[in-house]
Amino acid sequence: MTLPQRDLAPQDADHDADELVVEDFKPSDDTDYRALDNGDQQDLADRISLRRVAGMSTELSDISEVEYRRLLLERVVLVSVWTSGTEEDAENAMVELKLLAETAGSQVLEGLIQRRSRPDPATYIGSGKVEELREVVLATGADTVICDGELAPAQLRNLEDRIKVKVIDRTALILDIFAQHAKSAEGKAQVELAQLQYLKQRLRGWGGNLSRQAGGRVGAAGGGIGGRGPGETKLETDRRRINSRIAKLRSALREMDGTRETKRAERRRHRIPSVAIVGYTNAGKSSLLNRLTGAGVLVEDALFATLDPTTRRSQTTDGRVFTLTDTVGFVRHLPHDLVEAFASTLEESAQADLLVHVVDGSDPDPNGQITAVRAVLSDIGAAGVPELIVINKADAASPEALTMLRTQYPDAAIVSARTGQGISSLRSTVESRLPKPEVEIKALIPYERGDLVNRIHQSGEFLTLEHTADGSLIVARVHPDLAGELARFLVPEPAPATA
Ligand SMILES: Nc1nc2c(ncn2[C@@H]2O[C@H](COP(=O)(O)OP(=O)(O)OP(=O)(O)O)[C@@H](O)[C@H]2O)c(=O)[nH]1
Ligand SMILES: [Mg+2]
Repeated sequence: MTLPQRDLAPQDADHDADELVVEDFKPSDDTDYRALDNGDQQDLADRISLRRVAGMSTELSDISEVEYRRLLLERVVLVSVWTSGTEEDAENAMVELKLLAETAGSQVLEGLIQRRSRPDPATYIGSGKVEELREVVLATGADTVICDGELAPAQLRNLEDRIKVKVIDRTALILDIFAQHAKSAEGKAQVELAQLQYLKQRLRGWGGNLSRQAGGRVGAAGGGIGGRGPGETKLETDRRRINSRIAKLRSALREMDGTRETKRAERRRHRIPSVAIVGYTNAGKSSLLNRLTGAGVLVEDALFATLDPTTRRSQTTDGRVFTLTDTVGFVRHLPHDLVEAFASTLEESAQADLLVHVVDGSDPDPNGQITAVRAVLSDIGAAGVPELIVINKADAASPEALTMLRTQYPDAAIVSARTGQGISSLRSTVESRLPKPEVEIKALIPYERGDLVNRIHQSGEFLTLEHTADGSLIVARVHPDLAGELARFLVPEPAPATA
C-alpha cells in the first residue's frame, strides 16, 4: 500500500523543532520531547504526553538490505500508553516492542509514548492524539501501527478507521513471530490454534473490516505482520468453521502430545531427573544448553528463536544420567492464547525436577524479566518446581548490575554461555540440586553382575565402593525399584546414614 508522502525533511530534521512547544518543562535527559499540537495548551502533562522515543528507527546499513526490506517488510510506527512505572520502564518496554517488531521483520520508523492513567476505551491512545498519530504515519510513510498491549477489537477498528493503515496489537505481533518461527508440525499446530483463538474472539469486531487482512503489501511470506497464518480466508468463514478447525488442531495436538508423554513416562520410569531451562526470550537458554551439552541448538539474536523444546541427555560427574530441556522463552504479557496452545510444550517445565531460570544479566531490567517469567511459570503450574537462578551474559553485563543481582539473588549462578565463565560451577550446582535417590543400600555385587553396578552408576549415587574377593561392596543411594532388584545382594546390616 502506498501512502501519500508528505514533503518532509528526512527523519528527525527540523520538523521536530517546529513542534517542540514545551517551554517550562525541563527534560531530565536529552530525550526528544515532541508536544503534538492539540490546540489545548493547558495541561503540561498532556502536552508532553505523546512523546517520541529517541533512536527508534531500524538502522539499515547496506543498500541491498534496504531494498530487500522494502519489498518484504512493513514500515511501522510503534505506539504505547504508559500507565504506571518510571519513564525508564516505559522506554524499556518500547525498546522491547521495537525488538519484537524487528524480529517479525518490520522496519521501525518511529516510537510514540503517551502518558495516561489508562488506555482510552475507544481508541487506546487519547482520541485527541489519534490525529497526531495519523500525521506521524503520513510523515514517515508507515503502513502499519503497532500498539503495545492487547487491544479490544473496537479499539483496533476505530484506530484503523481514523489512521487509515493497518493497526495491530502486541498480541498479534507475538503470534506473528511465533508463526514465522514454528518449525515442527506440533509448533505449527500450536501457533495456528493460538491464532485462531485470537481471531475467534475478534470475529465480530473485524467483520466489516476485512480489508485489514488484505491491505498492506503482500510479500513472499504472506500478508505481513498479523496476516500470516490463518488470515483472510478463515476470517471470512463463520465461527463454526473456525471452531471445527480448532477442534481438529486440538485433537492433532493431543496425539502429538501422546508421543511426548510416552517419552516422559519412559524417563520417569527410569527415574531420570529432568532439568528444564526456562527464562525470558533471548536470555541465552539455547546457548546455555549448547554450552552444557554441546547440543548444537539454534542460537539467534532474535526473540522466540526456540519454539520446540529440545531435550538432551547429560551426566553428572559421578555418572548419573539426567536430561536438560531447552524451552520456549517467555515475555512480559505473553498472550494467554499462546500459553494455552503451548500447554503441552510448557508442561515440560511443570514436570521438571529443577528449573534452571536463565536471566540476561546485561538487560536493563533483569528483575522485570524474572517477575514476568515467574508469572508465566505459575500460570502453567510450575511455580512449585525448585528453581535455580542463573544470571547469564556476565561478559556483557556491567559490574554494578552483577553486584546488585548477586545481592538480590545470593544463590544465583553467574555465568557466560558465550565465554564459558562460571559454567563448571553451574554444572556442579545443578548436580547437587538434582533429586536424590531415596533408599540407602549396602550390597555386595558379584563381578559378573557389572550390569547392576552400571545401573547404580546411571541412576543412583555412589557413597562408597570397595573391591572385595567376592565382588564390589557398594554403599549407595538408589531408587526403590532398583533397591528391589538388588534385594538378593543386600548386605544385612545397613550402612550408617552418611547423607
Ligand atoms: N554476550 C553474551 N551473549 C550471549 C550469551 N549467551 C547468549 N548470548 C547471545 O544472546 C542471544 C540469544 O541467545 P539464545 O541462546 O538464542 O537465547 P534464547 O534464550 O534461547 O532465546 P529464545 O529461544 O529466542 O527465547 C544470541 O545472540 C546469543 O549469542 C552470553 O553469555 N554473553
Ligand atoms: Mg532459544
